[in-house]
Amino acid sequence: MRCLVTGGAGFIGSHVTLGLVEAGHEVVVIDNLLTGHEMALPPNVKLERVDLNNAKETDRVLSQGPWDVVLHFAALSSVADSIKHPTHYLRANIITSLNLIRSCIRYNVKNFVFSSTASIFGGENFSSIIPATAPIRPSSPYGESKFYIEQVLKWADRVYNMRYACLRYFNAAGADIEGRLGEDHQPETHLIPLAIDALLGLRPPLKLYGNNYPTHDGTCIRDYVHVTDLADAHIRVIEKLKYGSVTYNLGSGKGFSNLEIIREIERISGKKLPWSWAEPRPGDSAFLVADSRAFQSECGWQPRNGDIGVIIESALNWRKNNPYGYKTGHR
Ligand SMILES: NC(=O)c1ccc[n+]([C@@H]2O[C@H](COP(=O)([O-])OP(=O)(O)OC[C@H]3O[C@@H](n4cnc5c(N)ncnc54)[C@H](O)[C@@H]3O)[C@@H](O)[C@H]2O)c1
Ligand SMILES: O=c1ccn([C@@H]2O[C@H](COP(=O)(O)OP(=O)(O)O[C@H]3O[C@H](CO)[C@H](O)[C@H](O)[C@H]3O)[C@@H](O)[C@H]2O)c(=O)[nH]1
Repeated sequence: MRCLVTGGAGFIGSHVTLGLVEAGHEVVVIDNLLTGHEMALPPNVKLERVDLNNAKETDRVLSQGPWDVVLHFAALSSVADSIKHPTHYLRANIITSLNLIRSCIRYNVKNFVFSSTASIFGGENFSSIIPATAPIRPSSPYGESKFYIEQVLKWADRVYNMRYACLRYFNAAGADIEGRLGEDHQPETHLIPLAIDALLGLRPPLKLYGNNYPTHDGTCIRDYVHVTDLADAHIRVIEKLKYGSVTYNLGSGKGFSNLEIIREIERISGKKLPWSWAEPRPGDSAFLVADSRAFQSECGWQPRNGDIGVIIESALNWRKNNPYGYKTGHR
């Protein structure tokens, strides 16, 4: 297949790009390198350094088709940041996606895979695993922007027959098991990489946001899914698109509280992790755990690295070997 991957230099996009290349597909990446790294791309992947806000440039890349599938990862993706800057976030995620979808329609793309999110569910009203059919109640402008694009894709299918897969990931984490890729966000906002950096003395002690949520230990519960399992999920869902558009929730189905993550990191490393309590972070949902059974049975997906120990160990190994992230080089 010829695949166009937006945000392919980012954390999830780079792992999916590697998976596609290893499966024998040709990949071109669109990325403006806002949070991504050229070093994260395999050597035989062409990078189009384009900002998706630029409709003309986006059109130029799409015109280099035919494309068998477009996978769209590029976005701004911090829940808390989106509450601080709602119009900026809504504008950035919606305009870029609309530019891309319009170009896809213009150049007759028939298969589109979209990175949606658990954040569309809010999470205040759940205490058990969340299926894709659960009520949509975004708790942040970020979640709202993603749900809006899900609706745009529904109309692109109805009017132009562009099939789509909306994959609503829960919390992506971990790193390539062979240590070739990892998570390197500037700034970093995610719990596991920040906790690992605190453990390794690369950052100040971790701040744990909130201890009064309606959960068993008062801290938020999340479902961590290994980034390589997500890569496998994307390759499987492309096959599924032959039969029509789909929307799935994607996670491991197991929830871990923030305190449990700290304990796991301490158990695996055998070291004490320095941390302290801090005020709750605006926009955070108490409970987000996926019911991915529909995806598992319909696409034959089984998380191979789903164990939280494997997720943390792979992230820890990558950071130990790359304390400065991609600055130390790869490609
Ligand atoms: N990380 C998670 O846990 C998680 C969970 C659910 C959904 N998602 C979604 O998955 C996708 C990937 O997330 P990630 O963690 O890999 O993020 P990331 O920040 O690592 O990757 C995003 C990539 O998109 C690029 N990009 C951003 N804006 C762009 C623009 N205007 N034009 C071109 N390129 C642009 C960035 O440079 C970066 O390489 C996002 O859409 C995110 O909302 C992530
Ligand atoms: O320094 C930190 C960082 C995070 N947390 C807590 O750890 C939990 C997880 O936070 P992350 O920032 O790691 O992840 P989020 O759940 O906020 O968001 C992630 O997963 C979502 C889906 O669940 C989104 O799609 C989003 O893009 C992605 O960043 C939250 O309770 C957060 O408050 C801390 O206590 N301290």
